[in-house]
Amino acid sequence: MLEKLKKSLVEAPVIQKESDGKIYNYFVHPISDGIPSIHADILDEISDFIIRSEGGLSGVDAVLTVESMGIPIAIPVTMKTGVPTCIVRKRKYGLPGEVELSQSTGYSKGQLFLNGLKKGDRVLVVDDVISTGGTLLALLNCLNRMGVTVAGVYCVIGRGSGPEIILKETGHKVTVLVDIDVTKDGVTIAGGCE
Ligand SMILES: O=P(O)(O)OC[C@H]1O[C@H](OP(=O)(O)OP(=O)(O)O)[C@H](O)[C@@H]1O
Ligand SMILES: Nc1ncnc2[nH]cnc12
Repeated sequence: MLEKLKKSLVEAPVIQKESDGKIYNYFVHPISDGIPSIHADILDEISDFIIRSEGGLSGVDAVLTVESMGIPIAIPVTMKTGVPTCIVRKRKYGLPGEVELSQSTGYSKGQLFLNGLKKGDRVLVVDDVISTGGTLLALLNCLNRMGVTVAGVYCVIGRGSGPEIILKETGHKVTVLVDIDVTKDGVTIAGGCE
C-alpha cells in the first residue's frame, strides 16, 4: 500500500534550514514542496486512500487544507467526491467572518486566515506534512472555537511528535499515511498506514 509514495520519499534530498538558532533537517519532496514535480499516480494513490478510509466523505461539507502544499492533496479528493475544498490562506482578506490564527512550524512562524466556514459545518482536514503539529494545532483549536465539526484529520507524511501532541491537546487522531525519519543524510520509512 502507498508504495509509490514510500519509494519517492526515500529518494528525497535533505537540506538544512535555520530557525531561532536551531538547525532543521528539511526533506524536499514532490508532495511537501512540488519539487522536482508532482506526478498524477502519487496523487491518485493518496486521494484513493483518504476517500476509502473516510467512507466516500458522506456528510462532509468541505475538505479543509492549508496553503500551499495542502492544496494538491485536497483537490483530487474534491475531484473524486464532489466535496468542495476550502483553503486556509496566508493572506488577509478582511471579509466578514474571517478568522485569523497564528501558525508555528519547526522553521517558520506566521498568520493564517480562514474564510468560508460557519458553525455547524463538518470538515475533513488534510495536509501534506505534520512535523511539530503547530499548524494543525492552531487550526483545530480555531475550528473548535468556531463550532465546526472535524470528521477526520489526514497528513500524508509524518515526521516527529506532532500527532501525539494533537491527540493530547485536541483529542483528534491524525491519520499519517507514511511516517518518516529525517536526518542530514536522508529519509527513511518509519511506519504508517497498511
Ligand atoms: O507540523 P508543522 O511543524 O506545523 O509543519 C507542517 C506544516 O508545514 C508545512 O507548511 P508550510 O507552512 O511550510 O507551508 P507550505 O505548505 O507552503 O510549504 C506543511 O504544509 C504543514 O502545513
Ligand atoms: N518539506 C518539509 N520537510 C521537512 N519538514 C517539514 N515540515 C513541514 N514541511 C516539511
